[in-house]
Amino acid sequence: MSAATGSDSGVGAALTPPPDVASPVRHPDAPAPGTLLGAHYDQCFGCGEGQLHGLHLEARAGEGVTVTAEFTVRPAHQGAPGLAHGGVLALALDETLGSLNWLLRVIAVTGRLETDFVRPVPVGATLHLEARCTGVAGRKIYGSAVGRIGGSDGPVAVRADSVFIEVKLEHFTKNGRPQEIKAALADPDQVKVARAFEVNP
Ligand SMILES: CCCCC/C=C\C/C=C\C/C=C\C/C=C\CCCC(=O)SCCNC(=O)CCNC(=O)[C@H](O)C(C)(C)COP(=O)(O)OP(=O)(O)OC[C@H]1O[C@@H](n2cnc3c(N)ncnc32)[C@H](O)[C@@H]1OP(=O)(O)O
Repeated sequence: MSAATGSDSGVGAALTPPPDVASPVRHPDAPAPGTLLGAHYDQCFGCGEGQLHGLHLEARAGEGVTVTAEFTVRPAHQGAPGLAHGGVLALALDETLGSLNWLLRVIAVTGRLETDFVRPVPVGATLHLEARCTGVAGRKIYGSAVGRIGGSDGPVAVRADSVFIEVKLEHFTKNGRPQEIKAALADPDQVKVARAFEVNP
């Protein structure tokens, strides 16, 4: 058992899909290409409207199992003077990759995220992100994402590979702080999101 992780689960697992990986399948009820996906949780630091300094990332469904997203770097997101913090950029990639859940109609959490920081991203710049699911193996969902600056065909500033792990709704209800879980379950909009994933809270 690793002291750093508390578990050996998945540690050292490659980000490259195994040979028996299946092609991702777009769920028949997935939002149509071009549809704005909206926040999965109002208090999410990546996409929630309720987080003052959050990224307010807006993701749209693409073709197949792909999404596009935009995020404009604000002064609250700095790591060095006038530049976005790397952790914030990793979050933008993570959130975009997580939005693939909407197209698969599966609830999954990030297990592993490997990020390349290719170019500095200044405050005021808009990061144009694109994520695609590259395969599914059991509960493991593989993905890749890039973020470009200066437009959706601009130079790559960041990129990432990820493995998300499918979980049940209980992952949140059992592990989350009770007061937020209670509030989420009492919020009809949140219940609607959970229903979209065909789970019954
Ligand atoms: C009321 C609340 C409502 C909530 C909302 C409802 C619906 C909305 C849901 C989704 C919304 C849509 C979009 C979401 C957008 C963005 C999301 C942001 C994503 C995040 O920001 S999320 C936070 C960070 N994230 C975590 O907080 C995870 C902490 N962690 C754990 O909770 C466990 O660690 C877990 C569950 C990951 C695994 O635990 P486990 O016991 O279930 O899994 P187990 O060990 O059985 O492994 C099964 C197979 O996965 C492989 N595997 C396991 N771990 C791996 C790893 N790390 N890397 C590579 N592979 C790994 C194994 O190797 C094995 O593979 P194999 O099958 O081949 O053996």
